[in-house]
Amino acid sequence: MKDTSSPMTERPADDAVVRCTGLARTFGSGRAATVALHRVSCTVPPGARIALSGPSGSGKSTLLHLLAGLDEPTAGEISWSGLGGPPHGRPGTVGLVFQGPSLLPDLDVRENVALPLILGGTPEQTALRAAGDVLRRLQAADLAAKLPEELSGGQAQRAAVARVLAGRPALILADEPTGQLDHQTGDRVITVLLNAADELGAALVISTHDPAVLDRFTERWTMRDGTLIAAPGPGKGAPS
Ligand SMILES: Nc1ncnc2c1ncn2[C@@H]1O[C@H](COP(=O)(O)OP(=O)(O)OP(=O)(O)O)[C@@H](O)[C@H]1O
Repeated sequence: MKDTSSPMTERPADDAVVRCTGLARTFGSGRAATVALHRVSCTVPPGARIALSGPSGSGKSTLLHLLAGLDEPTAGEISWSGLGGPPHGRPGTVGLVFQGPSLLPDLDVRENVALPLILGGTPEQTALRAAGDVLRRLQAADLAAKLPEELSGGQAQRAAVARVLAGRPALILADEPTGQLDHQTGDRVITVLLNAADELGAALVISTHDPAVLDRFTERWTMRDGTLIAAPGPGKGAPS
């Protein structure tokens, strides 16, 4: 089968936040097997802004989960050499934003944002202060004392983004973060993500079905039936 990923693999080896080669992921086995990904190779350069689109079931979430180190490929390799992480497993400097609610219901927003830092060994008061700072930077300080059940969808997503930012990731992966939001709220969440990635100097890869979200990204990848193809964005032409 033709490797469709060559436009995204021509960068030098030391210029990648994450690189994957020949990735495959099959769920189940025998006649029940689903090939979610096959022969996907990609490179995410530092500071990249990439939108990943494609039909439902084409493999977007599967790819993001593999790039996040949350799942293991059936074949192929992933390296996070640009993040200085361990050779195996997800480096701590990857931040993930999901589509649905992801906040712990019994913690207020500030505690939710602080939690990954606390779990990573930061003293609680320091982590809570850092969480408050991030919420202020996202103009979400008014949410700090609220419980997740008191938040709108857009507010909950801003809190989820704040939680990711508190960890100061060098790579942010967002799986349809606006999928449950109306257009205007979704647009605001994308602005927050883009500004946050700028502030951190992080690479951002986001999957979306929304053409309005796609329009905000100059580099686009498209998935079809478990393979990845590069598509030119409006500003840059084909990825180099
Ligand atoms: N845990 C799983 N077990 C079995 N099959 C799975 C699993 N996760 C994904 N799949 C299958 O892998 C394929 C790719 O799914 P994936 O969720 O990656 O697609 P997607 O492009 O993200 O879809 P959507 O846009 O609807 O979120 C689909 O056929 C799906 O049913």
